[in-house]
Amino acid sequence: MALETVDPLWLSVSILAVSVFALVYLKRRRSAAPLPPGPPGWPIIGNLFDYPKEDLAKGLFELHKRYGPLVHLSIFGKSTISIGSFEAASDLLDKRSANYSDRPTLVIGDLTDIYHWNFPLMSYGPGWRARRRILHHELLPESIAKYRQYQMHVTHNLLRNLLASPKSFGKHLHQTFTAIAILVAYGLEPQGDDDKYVGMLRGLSIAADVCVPGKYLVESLPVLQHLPSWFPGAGFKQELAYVKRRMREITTGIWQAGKRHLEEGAENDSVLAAIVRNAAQLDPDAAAEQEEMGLGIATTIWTAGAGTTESGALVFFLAMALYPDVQKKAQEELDRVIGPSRLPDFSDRDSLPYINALVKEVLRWHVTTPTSLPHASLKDDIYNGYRIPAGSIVLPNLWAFAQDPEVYPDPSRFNPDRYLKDGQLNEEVRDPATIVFGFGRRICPGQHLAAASLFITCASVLHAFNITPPLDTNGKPMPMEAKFVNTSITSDPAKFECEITPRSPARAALIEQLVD
Ligand code: HEM
Repeated sequence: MALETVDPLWLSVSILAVSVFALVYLKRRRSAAPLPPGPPGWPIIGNLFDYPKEDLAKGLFELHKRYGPLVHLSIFGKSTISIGSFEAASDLLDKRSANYSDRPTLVIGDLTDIYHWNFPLMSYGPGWRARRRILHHELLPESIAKYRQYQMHVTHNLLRNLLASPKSFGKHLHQTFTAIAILVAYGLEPQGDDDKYVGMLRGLSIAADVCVPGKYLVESLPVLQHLPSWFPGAGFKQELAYVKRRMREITTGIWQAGKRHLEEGAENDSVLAAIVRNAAQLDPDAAAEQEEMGLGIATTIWTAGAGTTESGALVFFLAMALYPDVQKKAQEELDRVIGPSRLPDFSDRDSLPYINALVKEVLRWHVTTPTSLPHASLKDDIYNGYRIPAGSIVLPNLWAFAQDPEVYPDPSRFNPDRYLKDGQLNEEVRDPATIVFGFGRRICPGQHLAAASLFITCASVLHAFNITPPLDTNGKPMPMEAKFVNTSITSDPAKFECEITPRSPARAALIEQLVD
């Protein structure tokens, strides 16, 4: 039969029928695939009791030992997929990132408008993309050179503070990374711990308080959000409306302070300055939109960047007190390359392979965000014969990847030498940065800034000071061990003490002579 003699209606119907059949067949085949293995669970609540409460990463890793690289848990019918191997995380979150770059939706997040200043929690879509693009540009390896002046200045303050009151090193580190974040974000320099900008940003912690899982029933029963505020039991709506107002006041207040500072002639290289300069080229509507995004982006630098880097610096102090041999090797390299008469700066970075390896080991030895920020999937997917339902929460176990003995032999030992070959960085060893900063389109945009801050902190502190375990009343070193405290997202060193002493009077004098 010649094609021109075929009835077009018949042809259309046939194509439609074949397509419908193919779709139904594919859908059946997809839903026929089993879910990844996991503990059996109970009716309705599912795996509520199997979900690790204390240490999420280690608890999930125990399940991986029993069930393999993908584990499925269901809680009230919602799927969570835990990923226990680096390869599976890379296959799903990097290679299929168009499907795995969403975040779980928080009803509380919508009610408090948390996303206007916290885009890491935002769903995958145009709003997230626009913010991400701006921040990504400001944090590219070639863009962050402009922040070195801030990092140097703040690190020199840290050295001065350590010299003056070494016992308060925790407080000094907190000030250091808060200051870097506020300078990079707003161009404002915080003046100590009771600084008004620091106080304002701390006010944002009310958001963390309302997001505590289980605090509000509306998170599990979203229909409650439609109750009018006066309805009995709907008092939470007024509470959340207050939080929304307060957060808007804080984020706008500090953004306006940064703008005033700039308008008063304080030219600076902050992200705020870049956004304001760019907005000045746009029409009024587009400029207003740009600034609305800007105030969230700037706040995010502090919320996502200050505590995480501070935690890395605490890990460094802890590791140095526990591993004197590593400290000695690092100091030998610093003495050889920099010499006794000056402090390190960024131009030394490429000449200090051991210090660079040490920073990598700081990031790997203790992972600050052990299960990353949760990703979420957009569509049904099949991986290695298993079905990953649309809307699953997906947790890559960064802690397990960083502790894999096949990749990092004797993983609990702090050993920068694992990254070195013939005195240079060995490209064949997996760089912990490919693990600890997450995956795919959601990968941490601040990773280069964080690594640079840790480099200058570690190099400067080790060039000037010795870090040793605390002494008892008889002046004898006390036993120390590495302990950590976990929240649902982060893991930080538990409070610890150590002795921090200048390596020599001449090194102390180098700090006293600093002029910035
Ligand atoms: C040692 C320090 C840091 C660590 C370990 C760290 C780790 C992470 C991780 C694991 C994620 C989640 C990635 C994913 O979802 O796959 C993340 C996201 C993020 N980080 Fe970092 N981070 C650090 C420092 C910073 C800094 C200094 C900044 C900003 C200046 C920053 C900004 C962000 C932002 C904005 C996101 C959300 C990205 C998105 O959702 O698109 N981080 N970080």
